[in-house]
Amino acid sequence: MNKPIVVSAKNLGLTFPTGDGDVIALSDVNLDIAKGEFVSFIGPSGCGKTTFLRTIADLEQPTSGTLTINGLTPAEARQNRAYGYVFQAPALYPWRTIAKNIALPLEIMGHSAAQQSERIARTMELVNLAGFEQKYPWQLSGGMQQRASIARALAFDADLLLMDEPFGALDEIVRDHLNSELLKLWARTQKTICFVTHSIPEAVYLSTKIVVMSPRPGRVIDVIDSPLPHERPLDIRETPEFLAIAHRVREGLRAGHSYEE
Ligand SMILES: Nc1ncnc2c1ncn2[C@@H]1O[C@H](COP(=O)(O)OP(=O)(O)OP(=O)(O)O)[C@@H](O)[C@H]1O
Repeated sequence: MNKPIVVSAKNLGLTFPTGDGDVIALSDVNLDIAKGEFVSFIGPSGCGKTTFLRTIADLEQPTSGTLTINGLTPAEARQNRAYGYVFQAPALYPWRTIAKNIALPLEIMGHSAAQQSERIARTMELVNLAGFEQKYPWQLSGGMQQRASIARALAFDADLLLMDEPFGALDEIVRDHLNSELLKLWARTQKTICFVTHSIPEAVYLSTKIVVMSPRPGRVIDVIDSPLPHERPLDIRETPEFLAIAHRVREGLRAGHSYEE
């Protein structure tokens, strides 16, 4: 049975008019993301990865083509709270405890205090931060702060999670740990995840589908459906199957790279 399509881009284009002329951030992007997939977007700086996520989130408007989320326009999906968004930096309010940070969007949406506590407890548990509810962000490590940001994005319990390089600023050991935690969380929650990264091993380790992009204009140059099993111990990264996918991603990035600069 085919899984329903959550995100569908057809001939999607987005051009930013600037003082120096038009910047084509996305050009002719065609992509379907099915329910429950873990999709990574990889490519050099400026290839439109963030713009694509922001367009899904209705923070940017396409200039051509169509984009739907669960069959709805991005604006309708936004009203339906169809997704949670995790930014590059943790973006937690320093004057609020972790629990209060997670509660903020729920407060704004008018959830009752009881609903808020229940969601806070559940999401803190999901990201392995139970017990840290009353701490302030500065009392937590960078990795824990990023987990708290993920908890906040999960609090709405949306089926779609948009993650823009959430672990880019963390050291490799912490990142490895959070990668395997994220896979477990994905398996437990069955969410659809769109994940932006610059790291080939991270993209291959996490994804069921890898979207390789190239800049100027931002285009999709390869879409790789991963043959790796869903259960992935960290040492899967040393297997020939893993290295073969990493090789294909690297080749795609090399082919799309411009050496003009
Ligand atoms: N608001 C804007 N106005 C003008 N140009 C923009 C705007 N936002 C993004 N761009 C340009 O669009 C292109 C794509 O940017 P985007 O941030 O999506 O790239 P990216 O692949 O996410 O890069 P990075 O890996 O550095 O985050 C870049 O050339 C960028 O300079």
